Amino acid sequence: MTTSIVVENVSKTFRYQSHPTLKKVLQNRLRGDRSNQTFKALDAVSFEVPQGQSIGLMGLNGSGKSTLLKLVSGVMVPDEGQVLTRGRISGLIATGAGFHNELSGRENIYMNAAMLGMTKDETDSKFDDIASFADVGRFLDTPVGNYSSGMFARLGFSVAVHVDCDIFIADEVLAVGDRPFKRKCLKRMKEIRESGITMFYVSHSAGSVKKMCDRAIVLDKGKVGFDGDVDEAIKYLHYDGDDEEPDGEESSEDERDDALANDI
Ligand SMILES: Nc1ncnc2c1ncn2[C@@H]1O[C@H](COP(=O)(O)OP(=O)(O)OP(=O)(O)O)[C@@H](O)[C@H]1O
Repeated sequence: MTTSIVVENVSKTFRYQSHPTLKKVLQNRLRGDRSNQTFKALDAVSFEVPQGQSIGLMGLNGSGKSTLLKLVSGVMVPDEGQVLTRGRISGLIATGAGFHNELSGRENIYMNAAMLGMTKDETDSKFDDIASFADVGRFLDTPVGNYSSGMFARLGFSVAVHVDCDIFIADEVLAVGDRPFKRKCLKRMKEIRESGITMFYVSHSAGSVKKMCDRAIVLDKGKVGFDGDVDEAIKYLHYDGDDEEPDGEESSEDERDDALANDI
């Protein structure tokens, strides 16, 4: 089977964006202590994904999911290790990333599509489908700076799902948009999955990961805590050794998303 993604011993370190007092900075320098200025958002992460597999990426807030997706999509480079991908990548990583507020929805569709590797002819032929999926109505020809956050998300997602790609990345698509739009997104992602495209799907909704994915990777403070069966991953997240399960409790919003995924 062809390998689609290789993530090999990848680490990413960030600097705390704090504003310490001059006294604190001098104290740290005198002690030669730089450890509290940086932290590893990803720490020696390794895995491989065969073409066509659908991976659910799970983990608590701040565990490194979005950072990992940025490395896979090439938006960011790792400090250590390497990420190899095969083919064209599309998806929604940061809602509205690359949109220009002063340009209309129509102009941004062309701009965004070009950024995702589509030619003008390709975009021309898919334009009606993209506009109809986004369903922003008469706002298509108004500047996106005046869009609501949901409308922004619709436009970005709509372009992303119409790109012919080999790897599709979806970060928290259920976090934006209203229920009819979420339903439409899940349906479209199911089609993408069934068409043999490799999918990386981040969600806090266990039900939707169950529905959409063949395998789950759980990040735990920047490390791979679990990699394997989706049900086992959900158990890992819910029962991490404590008797209580504060981390695993799903919000009612996540539960509604689970129910929505089950309808698709
Ligand atoms: N550009 C950056 N500069 C500094 N710190 C960053 C940067 N990007 C992410 N981080 C930090 O890295 C850690 C991992 O963030 P990331 O967004 O990858 O987590 P996540 O698992 O996607 O979280 P969530 O579920 O809340 O979306 C967090 O502590 C975050 O504050």
